[in-house]
Amino acid sequence: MTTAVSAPLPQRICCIGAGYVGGPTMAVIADRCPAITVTVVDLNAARIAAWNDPDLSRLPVYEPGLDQVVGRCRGRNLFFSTAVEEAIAAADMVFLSVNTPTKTRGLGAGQASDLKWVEASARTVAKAAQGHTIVVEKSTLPVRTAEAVKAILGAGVAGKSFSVLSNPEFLAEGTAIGDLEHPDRVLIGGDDPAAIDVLAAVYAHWVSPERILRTNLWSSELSKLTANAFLAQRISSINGIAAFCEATGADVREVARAIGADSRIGPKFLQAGPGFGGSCFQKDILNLVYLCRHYGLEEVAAYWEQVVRLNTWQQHRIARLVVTRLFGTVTGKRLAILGFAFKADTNDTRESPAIRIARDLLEEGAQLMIVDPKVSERQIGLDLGQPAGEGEGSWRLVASVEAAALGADALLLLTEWEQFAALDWMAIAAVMRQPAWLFDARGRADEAAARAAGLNVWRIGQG
Ligand SMILES: NC(=O)c1ccc[n+]([C@@H]2O[C@H](COP(=O)([O-])OP(=O)(O)OC[C@H]3O[C@@H](n4cnc5c(N)ncnc54)[C@H](O)[C@@H]3O)[C@@H](O)[C@H]2O)c1
Ligand SMILES: O=c1ccn([C@@H]2O[C@H](COP(=O)(O)OP(=O)(O)O[C@H]3O[C@H](CO)[C@@H](O)[C@H](O)[C@H]3O)[C@@H](O)[C@H]2O)c(=O)[nH]1
Repeated sequence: MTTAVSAPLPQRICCIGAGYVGGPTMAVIADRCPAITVTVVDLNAARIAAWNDPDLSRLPVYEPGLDQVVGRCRGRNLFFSTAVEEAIAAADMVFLSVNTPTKTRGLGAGQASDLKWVEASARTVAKAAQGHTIVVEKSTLPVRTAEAVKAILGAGVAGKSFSVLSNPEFLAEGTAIGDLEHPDRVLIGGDDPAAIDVLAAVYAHWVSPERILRTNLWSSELSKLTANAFLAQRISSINGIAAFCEATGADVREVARAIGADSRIGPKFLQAGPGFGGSCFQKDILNLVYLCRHYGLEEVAAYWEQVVRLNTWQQHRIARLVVTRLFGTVTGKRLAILGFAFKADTNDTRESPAIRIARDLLEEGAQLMIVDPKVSERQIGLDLGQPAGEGEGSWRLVASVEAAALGADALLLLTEWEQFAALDWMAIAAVMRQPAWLFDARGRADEAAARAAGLNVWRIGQG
């Protein structure tokens, strides 16, 4: 399955989709392969303008280290453009890195992936490409999507030819640059060995050959869904055990340490929390569930579906227990929300557990004072379905934890931003309304200091 590489490099790469994956992935390819000209294209002109912003702190994606990589390559061999067809025509390799969210209507609504952006971009490639083009699926796709991509490309004009590869991306947000520069593995699926060699030669600039895995197309597509399903399953497993710990007097941190020491289980991805968020886990598992049902595998579908159900339950559970501890009502009460991004070190809020928890508390009439170092007020308004405001059932974005705590009955730690780990609990407790609570859904706060400052503390998974 591994590969040694000596194939020619592509000269020009075009990536369709300048999002969280397309932008950082292409920046790292351009950085590591100065001989290749990489153009990232998108229909979203505002996003492309932000990628071209001379002020590198204003790139549309926040990732530690990304500004430096873009700073080194942009204008040299890395370009961002809205001229989609022009960039495709010039390229000998085209990556499809467009969004593949869950369908919201029609057949498979709520579970199947919406492939309209993949289809549209494949059609544009069919129209604009010249000569022979290697088309690389970078988006996460249902197994056997390459069949559809090939059919669309195959219907093009004579004189053009295509090879289709699957090359799913495993980066996690917040650590994208490190993940891209030092990947556990690069996966390339395909049935054209020469095309696989060309793509492998790109990665071979910085990834050792034994980490470049070759499979058939369908194994590659399915490995991506499976990896995410396994990772998310670990989180739902530990979150379920966290609730059990709370009921029985055990402590999930101790349980996680004890089971993680077993080398067959391993210590990673055992951090109990408010449930997994992010644009991928839920969407990819639901897609797996949909496909299993499509192939008549009801028991397999139900098994994976439970991972998502438990995750949703965990988010509602946390909102419910906040209300219960605050004497059964939060109507008109101020609650400080520490963190809105789905994890630390990203400005991404897609499927963030903070959204469901905040919505539940707004429904109960709470006044939420939200603090997050990277998420904008506009984005929170979109996520919560209402603009910032005052009074019962309202929210505001504030600049500091101290400002959020002013007059609040409770703080909810929902994102594990580094700055929330070392707060001045004496100063915070002094401005809160007593009796005051810290609900630490990430298990990251200095619990002893918070208690010493007079706060009641609830920590995830602590019995
Ligand atoms: N976000 C992650 O951490 C991550 C990690 C691994 C894999 N993935 C997968 O990668 C894919 C992209 O994810 P993302 O987070 O970068 O999405 P995104 O929404 O941030 O970016 C997708 C971009 O594609 C553009 N686009 C859509 N159709 C287009 C078209 N026809 N022509 C030109 N541009 C078009 C959109 O305008 C958008 O800017 C998804 O399939 C996702 O599941 C995401
Ligand atoms: O022990 C853990 C680990 C993670 N999380 C949460 O799980 C979610 C996802 O975290 P993470 O996987 O680190 O970030 P993503 O950017 O969503 O990355 C996942 O999804 C990507 C998109 O498919 C894949 O490429 C990555 O390999 C996969 O880790 C976040 O809400 C985390 O807070 C926990 O609650 N406990």
